[in-house]
Amino acid sequence: MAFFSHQVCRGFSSSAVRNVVIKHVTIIGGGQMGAGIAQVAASTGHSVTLVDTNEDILKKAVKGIEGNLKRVVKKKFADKPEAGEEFIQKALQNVSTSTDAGSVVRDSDLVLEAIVENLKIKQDLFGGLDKLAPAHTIFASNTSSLPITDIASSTNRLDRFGGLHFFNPVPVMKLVEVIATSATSQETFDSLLNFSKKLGKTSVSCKDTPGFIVNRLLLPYIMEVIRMYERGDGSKEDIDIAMKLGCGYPMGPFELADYVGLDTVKFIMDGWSAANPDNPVFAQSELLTKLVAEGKLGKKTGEGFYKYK
Ligand SMILES: CCCCCCCCCCCCCC(=O)CC(=O)SCCNC(=O)CCNC(=O)[C@H](O)C(C)(C)COP(=O)(O)OP(=O)(O)OC[C@H]1O[C@@H](n2cnc3c(N)ncnc32)[C@H](O)[C@@H]1OP(=O)(O)O
Ligand SMILES: NC(=O)C1=CN([C@@H]2O[C@H](COP(=O)(O)OP(=O)(O)OC[C@H]3O[C@@H](n4cnc5c(N)ncnc54)[C@H](O)[C@@H]3O)[C@@H](O)[C@H]2O)C=CC1
Repeated sequence: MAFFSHQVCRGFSSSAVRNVVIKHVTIIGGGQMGAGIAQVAASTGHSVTLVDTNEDILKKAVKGIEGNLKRVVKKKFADKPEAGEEFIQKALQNVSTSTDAGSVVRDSDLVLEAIVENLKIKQDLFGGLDKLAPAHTIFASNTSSLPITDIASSTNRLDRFGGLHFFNPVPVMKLVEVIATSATSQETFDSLLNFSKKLGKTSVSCKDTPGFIVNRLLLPYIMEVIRMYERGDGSKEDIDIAMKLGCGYPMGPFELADYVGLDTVKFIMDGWSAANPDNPVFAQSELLTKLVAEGKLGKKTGEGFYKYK
């Protein structure tokens, strides 16, 4: 079954290709994923520049990072509060912010994008940065569902472009999917694997296939959940309880959707249904469309399927 049309990419060799040791990272998008990745990268000794469209978002992101570092320290340095405080300060010193990606990528070994799940916006971003970043700089996307090949096609560094797919919440979830397109060089792939290891994550190698590993399996489950609810076969509360207590999942599907963000869930589902218009498994959800149109995007806006204080 074809989920997305994948562009076939021709690799090109570049004199810049080598094994890059990633020290300085530019992370574009200071939302829940970008801020989480910045937190983990900074606390593992990387120098991080976090980029977003305005100062208010960046201030909120840094405040969130500080709060989440405190949660980490509470556990990791339970008996050593001074060492814990030092850990927080060191990590925060490793983070700087900017609203001008073009000016900061010049010093980056890795530019990792975690902006809105929209192919055109991601392509525009990388297409512009490709002209400004040094030759050795690796580009990577944290996309949940878009083909890395299609995002990379806006650049001239197909060999130095891969996927790094983190899981939410980044400081807690141990997995990173490392994605190679048919054009990603072995050196780039190895650099991304090494970087994931330095972050303390376990990585799995993925091909650039729809949904990689986790979301390819998660999405059909989610699609069926929506239809079950829309048919009235179970309340959202009962479905959530059933999946938590029946399968041992930490969150039920509706809680998870609110946590991920309903706008992101909708972007993903739109992509899957557009690529599979005749397959009822991927049909659009009226309920999801309505909630997103009303600005009820989940936990981040205070209301989604559930209300948050
Ligand atoms: C109509 C239905 C539609 C459904 C759609 C569903 C959407 C799916 C589409 C996929 C979209 C794309 C997403 C993607 O690409 C990939 C993903 O990321 S999928 C999501 C993966 N994540 C999960 O599945 C999360 C599952 N949940 C959990 O693991 C836990 O519930 C969670 C850790 C989030 C919270 O745990 P809980 O016990 O409930 O709460 P606590 O607050 O006590 O936290 C526990 C523990 O963890 C620490 N902690 C939590 N958050 C952070 C943080 N941000 N930073 C640091 N530390 C954190 C907290 O301090 C606690 O530590 P203790 O020492 O145990 O006190
Ligand atoms: N939410 C989740 O659970 C997961 C999301 N992802 C992926 O990560 C990416 C980001 O998702 P979230 O962090 O949840 O989204 P979010 O909505 O929390 O954050 C996105 C951020 O990007 C910023 N942004 C948008 N366009 C920009 C641009 N051109 N330049 C700079 N900043 C820009 C926005 O202002 C916002 O702060 C998406 O591709 C998503 O599919 C991947 C794994 C899990």
